[in-house]
Amino acid sequence: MASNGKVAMVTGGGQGIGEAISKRLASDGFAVAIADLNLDNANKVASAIEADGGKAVAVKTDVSDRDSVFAAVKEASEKLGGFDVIVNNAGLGPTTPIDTITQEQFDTVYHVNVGGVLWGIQAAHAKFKELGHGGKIISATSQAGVVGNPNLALYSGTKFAIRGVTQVAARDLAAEGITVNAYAPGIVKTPMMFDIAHKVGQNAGKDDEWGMQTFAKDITLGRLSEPEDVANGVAFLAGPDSNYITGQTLEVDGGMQFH
Ligand SMILES: NC(=O)C1=CN([C@@H]2O[C@H](COP(=O)(O)OP(=O)(O)OC[C@H]3O[C@@H](n4cnc5c(N)ncnc54)[C@H](O)[C@@H]3O)[C@@H](O)[C@H]2O)C=CC1
Ligand SMILES: CC(=O)C(C)=O
Repeated sequence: MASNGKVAMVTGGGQGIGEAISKRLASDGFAVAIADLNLDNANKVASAIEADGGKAVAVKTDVSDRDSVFAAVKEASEKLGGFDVIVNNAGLGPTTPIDTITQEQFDTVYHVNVGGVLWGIQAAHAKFKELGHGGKIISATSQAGVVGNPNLALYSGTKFAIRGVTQVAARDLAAEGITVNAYAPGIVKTPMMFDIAHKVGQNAGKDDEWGMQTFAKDITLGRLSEPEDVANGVAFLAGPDSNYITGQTLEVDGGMQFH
């Protein structure tokens, strides 16, 4: 893999969509820091990238903790020799019918999903300033952050919030050569989505596959998303072809919003 001289950090890079993004950015020439709460998984992804000829490090990070995110950015830039792109991908997606949401769930999910993006923006901005250049900030929202999804009240709220924070940060940081965008996956075959589908299936007395296909029926392109479909969109947002795009949400959902 030929280096492009740039460094990217992907939160939640240890599995699912984040794993696919980490591997795709590495194949595009980025040195990649895989920042995840699960260090074992992050190490596995980093090792796979290195075995393929790329450059990667695993960094244990809790995105809900501001200090942890700042420490991860510091470690990534020191070990990989720079810092150009952050992908705030880590998120939690519990199924929460509106009347069942607890105080504890609210605190956890907002701290990880919204806090994680906010701390990622702050830490990347501070590092870009220190290094004296701009950069790219990219965050995971969701199809459920564009249109409200049944039984995902808590999750949907956080994903709408991420689009709001993205639009504000794009305006606040533009003068420093920083672009800020989001990506909205649809129904992606990852552990998070199988967990959601399992509950949908159980509630209807059916199996996980039925739950997954229930979500899939609204996909214009007629198939569920692979994590790599989302990684392709993020690669565009991380690369030079998106230099004149900021404050946007790229919907990588097979056409769910206009169905
Ligand atoms: N799977 C799907 O269909 C969709 C997913 N998304 C979003 O894409 C992103 C990735 O989703 P998936 O790959 O499906 O999730 P996943 O649950 O399969 O993987 C999430 C990763 O984030 C890590 N993580 C969780 N909490 C963390 C924390 N506090 N600090 C650091 N790392 C943490 C986990 O260890 C795991 O490696 C999430 O933000 C999710 O909301 C959006 C739309 C659809
Ligand atoms: C997990 C997710 O983002 C959904 C179902 O839209």
